[in-house]
Amino acid sequence: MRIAVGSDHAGFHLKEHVAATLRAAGHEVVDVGTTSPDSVDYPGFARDAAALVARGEAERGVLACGSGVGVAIVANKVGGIRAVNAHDPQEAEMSRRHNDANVVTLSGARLEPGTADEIVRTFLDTDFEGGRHARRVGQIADIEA
Ligand SMILES: O=P(O)(O)OC[C@H]1O[C@@H](O)[C@H](O)[C@@H]1O
Repeated sequence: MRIAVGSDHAGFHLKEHVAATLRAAGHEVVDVGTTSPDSVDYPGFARDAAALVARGEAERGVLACGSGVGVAIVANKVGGIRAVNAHDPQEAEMSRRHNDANVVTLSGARLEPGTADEIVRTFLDTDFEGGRHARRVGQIADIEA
């Protein structure tokens, strides 16, 4: 799978870890930055990664900041993006099964690297259930339009 990743300084180390795990698993990673732990502002990085997903240039996105909240807010402002700030694999699973989420966001301050790997693996491996959930996702798209 082609995965867009991005972070600010507070998510940098977790983003680097997750990107390495994804590459080791055979995924293609498109890293929009940041490239160091130096302080930066998260909105541009979150926008750039989300835009790759929205344009179909990446199948999914993984974003990290201190809390995971800032990057989620930004990603959800990009048309076609359904981003979830996941704290555990169960949230990642349900966001895929019911919401067809296409971006997962992570807390660099609170998540252990192994937990983040589990969240991302679950996010990538879980299919959307469709059915009544497709109707609801369609209504989200209508609101967005
Ligand atoms: O490191 P500072 O700038 O204090 O805080 C940045 C973090 O605070 C929140 O907005 C975001 O999670 C962002 O990553």
